[in-house]
Amino acid sequence: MTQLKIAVAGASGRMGRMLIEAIAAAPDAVLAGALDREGNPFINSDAGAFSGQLTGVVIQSDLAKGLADADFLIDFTRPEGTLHHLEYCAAHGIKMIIGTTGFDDAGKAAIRAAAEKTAIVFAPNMSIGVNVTLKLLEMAAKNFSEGYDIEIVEAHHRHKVDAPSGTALKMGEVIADALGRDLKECAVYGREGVTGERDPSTIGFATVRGGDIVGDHTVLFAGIGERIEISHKSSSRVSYAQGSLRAARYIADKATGLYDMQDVLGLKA
Ligand SMILES: NC(=O)C1=CN([C@@H]2O[C@H](COP(=O)(O)OP(=O)(O)OC[C@H]3O[C@@H](n4cnc5c(N)ncnc54)[C@H](OP(=O)(O)O)[C@@H]3O)[C@@H](O)[C@H]2O)C=CC1
Ligand SMILES: O=C(O)C1=N[C@H](C(=O)O)C[C@H](O)C1
Repeated sequence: MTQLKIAVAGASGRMGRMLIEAIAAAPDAVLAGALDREGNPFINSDAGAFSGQLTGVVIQSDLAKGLADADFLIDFTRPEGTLHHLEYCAAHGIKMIIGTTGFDDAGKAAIRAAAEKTAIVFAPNMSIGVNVTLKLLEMAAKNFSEGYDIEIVEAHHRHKVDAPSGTALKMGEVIADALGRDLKECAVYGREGVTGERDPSTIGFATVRGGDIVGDHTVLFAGIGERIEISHKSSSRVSYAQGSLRAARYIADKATGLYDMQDVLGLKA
């Protein structure tokens, strides 16, 4: 069996550690590199030290060293980190699986441009559950287009730095597309003071941050006499790590192109 040679960026982070364990357990993958930024206290440590299972791969800040043996980079860091890695990967034909959230339009355009040089899977949520939920939302939105107010509520751990979550924004985009609306024009991010009555064409977002919540998302379609709630709750980051490995397998035979988890899971039909 050909092994997928995968490097992990943000190797000491919450997702980085989970990915390193998932790669160690996968029969068709091998950890081929580990990156963290300069100044990170874990540079030069073994990438598996967190789990007590040494990998023989040392966490590096130098991209040339950290990516020398890798065909794939799985990146769950921050937009500025991912964009730095992206440039190197595009130039060296290293395929990327990008889970980082919080990109602005320019960042997303840079990812699209890099996908002309290497294959990339870019998705704000790699779990199968969330991606199937996106399909349910598309169907629900088409049926609740009149008379139902749409609100998206997300909750995450206290360390999360971006809001709303990338998943909540994706849910908003999917719903807005299904309704023929533009999310940029109809999104309302939080409310305070005398807001006036709710505009029925809006999609509202609310954010909760606290403790160790892995990631909860609920979309509310609130009508008269009834309301429908579609929820997804993550209880472990393992589903994001397993989804990322599926994404790597999906682009293993692709030289270029931008894909998302709907492509990987065959949900686009
Ligand atoms: N798509 C999906 O399925 C999921 C996406 N995410 C997203 O992944 C990202 C990471 O989440 P999480 O693991 O919880 O975060 P953590 O803060 O735990 O880990 C981030 C890692 O990236 C490193 N890092 C931060 N900034 C840079 C930079 N500029 N250059 C290189 N490395 C950097 C950090 O190093 P240091 O400690 O030195 O700052 C750390 O090792 C977030 O954007 C999150 O929203 C999370 C879960 C699932
Ligand atoms: O930061 C996190 O933890 C998560 N981030 C992603 C997001 O912003 O949607 C995915 C998941 O919800 C966990």
